[in-house]
Amino acid sequence: MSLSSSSSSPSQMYHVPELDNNDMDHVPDHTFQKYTSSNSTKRGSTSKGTSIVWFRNDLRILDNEPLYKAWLSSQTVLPVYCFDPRLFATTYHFGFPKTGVLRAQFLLECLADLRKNLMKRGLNLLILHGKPEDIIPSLAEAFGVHTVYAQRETCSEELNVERSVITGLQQVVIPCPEESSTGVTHSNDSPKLQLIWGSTMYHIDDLSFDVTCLPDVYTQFRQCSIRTCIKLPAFLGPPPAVEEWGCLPSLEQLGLCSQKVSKGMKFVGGETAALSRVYEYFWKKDLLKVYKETRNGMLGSDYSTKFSPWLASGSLSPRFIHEEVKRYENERQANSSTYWVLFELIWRDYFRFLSVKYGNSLFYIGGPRKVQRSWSQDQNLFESWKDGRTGYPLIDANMKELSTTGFMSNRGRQIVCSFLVRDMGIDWRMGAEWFETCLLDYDPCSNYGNWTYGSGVGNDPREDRYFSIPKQAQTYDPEGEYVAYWLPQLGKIQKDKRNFPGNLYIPQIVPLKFGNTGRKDKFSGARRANDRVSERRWNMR
Ligand SMILES: Cc1cc2nc3c(=O)[nH]c(=O)nc-3n(C[C@H](O)[C@H](O)[C@H](O)COP(=O)(O)OP(=O)(O)OC[C@H]3O[C@@H](n4cnc5c(N)ncnc54)[C@H](O)[C@@H]3O)c2cc1C
Repeated sequence: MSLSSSSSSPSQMYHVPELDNNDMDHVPDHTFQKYTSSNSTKRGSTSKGTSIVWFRNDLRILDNEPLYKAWLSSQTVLPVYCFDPRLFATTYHFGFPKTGVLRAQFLLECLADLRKNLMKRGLNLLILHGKPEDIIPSLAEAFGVHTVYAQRETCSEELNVERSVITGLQQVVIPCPEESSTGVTHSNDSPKLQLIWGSTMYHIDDLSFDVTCLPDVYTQFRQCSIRTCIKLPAFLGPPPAVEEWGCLPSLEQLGLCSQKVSKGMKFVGGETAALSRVYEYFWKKDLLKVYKETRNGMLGSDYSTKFSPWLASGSLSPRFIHEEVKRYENERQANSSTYWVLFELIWRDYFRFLSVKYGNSLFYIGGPRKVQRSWSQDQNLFESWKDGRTGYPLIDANMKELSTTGFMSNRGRQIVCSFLVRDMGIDWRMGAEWFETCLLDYDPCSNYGNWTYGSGVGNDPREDRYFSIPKQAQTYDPEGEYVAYWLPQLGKIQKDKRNFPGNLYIPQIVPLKFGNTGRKDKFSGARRANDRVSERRWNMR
């Protein structure tokens, strides 16, 4: 993974070393070997024909059950990825780009890495452009495929695609190979889509209750056994004869303009970089032992794991992280930090299961509880938030980080969410859709789950928290380092001995009506206090 920081002051305070190439090469190979089954002759005796692995948000080899099942049940495996144009269209309500340029770049890196790793195992990745419901059935027909394996998704857009693929496959008729070759009986069949659960640490089938009975309070959830990672054989080939495996598109072909990450953390997509990050965070830098104390940080690469972009694309298996935590506990130490990383991963599972329980209501303005509240959709206010020019250093710094890197800390996300919905009174879905555009780790369940919580319309009525911006700044950025890193113009003003923050920091937003939150007074109070905090901080320099 490469991490970069700007050369101009005050970026020195954000010094993050680059992971050297030896680590990049060594760690994954070692890990891959550990998770490679030595018994590669175990392919089922009933395996037949060709099967397709339709890669979606499971862009990895390690612990990939659809890939394993496809290999087990067929003579040849055809791995496919479809560049679905709908992923590069616009968001549902507010027309933002559905996939921002940084996540698109991350995705391209994931796919390049997946192809490389598949080739190491004797396969390849067929890359095609179009809707899966058009591509998958015609491939199934062309290759006489009996089964298409894919990871199961839970949200409506993905479920609609699954349904369309199933309908498309039903139109395809594949002659049954054994019977047609004997010529005795001839039966025809349509290829099946086999969807496999694989995105969470807890398997949905291992929950001790039906997912529709998921508790609405997170602390009442948890306690479930975790399956071990699936080992795949070293050799998965040979692939079927394919004339042209297809190229990765450029960003321009996806309708996007490339954007360099000029400062902050630069994430590299793909399983290789994901495994390197696990190695770096757990073993090389030994950061796992202090995770609980550092996890609320905002500045730098090391305060939290930063696993989320790889988890969201499926380049990293949560069960693999679980196994590494357990290994760490055996080989180094078990403490509240090792417990807490798994606790956070269970939050991620919880939001995924909630999406099954609550379906589309996760995306509705009233959320799962159908809360009646009026929201503003004021464009000026929203844009000041989105572009990081509200006048509140902590908010603006976080929003700048998001647009520059595609990442924001969990602390930052909670703060900017609270500010948008409670101080500005803006429709929470505008914030959620903007996050959908920008986040490298965008995942509908975690994103909309957290936004419904943050805006008080989530399933748990007790989760209705207001974040006081000055208090958050004092607690989590007491020296103003984070703000200074992302808003260096404040530092320049200080140097010019101009009156900070008065000149630049006249809040550019005009408070509208905050009747819906009932927090009008708090807002103006918060603004004054925030300015005072900033002033004090800057005078200290
Ligand atoms: C408004 C809002 C929107 C969010 N949108 C997303 C999103 O689209 N995708 C996403 O992965 N996370 C989302 N989160 C959750 C959380 O902010 C990120 O998962 C976390 O910041 C990622 O950094 P990390 O990997 O260093 O986390 P760590 O602190 O190292 O945690 C380890 C892992 O636990 C999981 N996790 C931690 N906190 C949460 C949480 N609150 N909800 C769900 N999973 C969690 C993540 O997979 C994370 O990688 C959102 C949070 C908020 C408040």
